[in-house]
Amino acid sequence: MKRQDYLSWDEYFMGIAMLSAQRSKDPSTQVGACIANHDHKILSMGYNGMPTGCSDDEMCWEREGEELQTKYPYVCHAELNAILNNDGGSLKGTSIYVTLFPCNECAKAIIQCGIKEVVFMQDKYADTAGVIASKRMFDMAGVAYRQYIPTEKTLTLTF
Ligand SMILES: Nc1nc(=O)n([C@H]2C[C@H](O)[C@@H](COP(=O)(O)O)O2)cc1CO
Ligand SMILES: [Zn+2]
Repeated sequence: MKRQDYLSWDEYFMGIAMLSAQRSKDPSTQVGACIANHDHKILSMGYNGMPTGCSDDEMCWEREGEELQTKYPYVCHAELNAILNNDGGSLKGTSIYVTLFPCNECAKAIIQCGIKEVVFMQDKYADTAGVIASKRMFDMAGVAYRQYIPTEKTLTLTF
């Protein structure tokens, strides 16, 4: 009889997003994203970090203070990185698994590259204008979004 406790597709793709988030240097919020197509093939992944060539050690990771001394104008979001990390092929009709609901800027990129479904884990910024705008655009553009349903399965990775 086959193994019963294997990962479901949702667990697998969200698990990859969660693992990707562990690469983030952001001290407060680590976000991961994984893009998969209808054939259950993973096309790309990403996490929030500074643009290539902008040193993680030299950039600021602050949340508050003078704007140019915070991370916000510089950091590249997990979803945008996943879209940009994709190696050339089309993302039309794919699903993006994200550990945090996309902001309005990433929502625009998600829509424009033809991603059709967003599966998210947390939605801690649901009350912000950015996320409200994201949902408004997803609704208008026909991008479905659903919250990942936790299965309480625990996986221990020993590196
Ligand atoms: N969907 C998202 N994807 C992301 O990659 N991010 C990144 C940008 C920052 O590096 C961090 C949020 O920092 P904070 O404001 O929670 O300290 O997460 C943020 C959001 C929220 O919209
Ligand atoms: Zn974003």
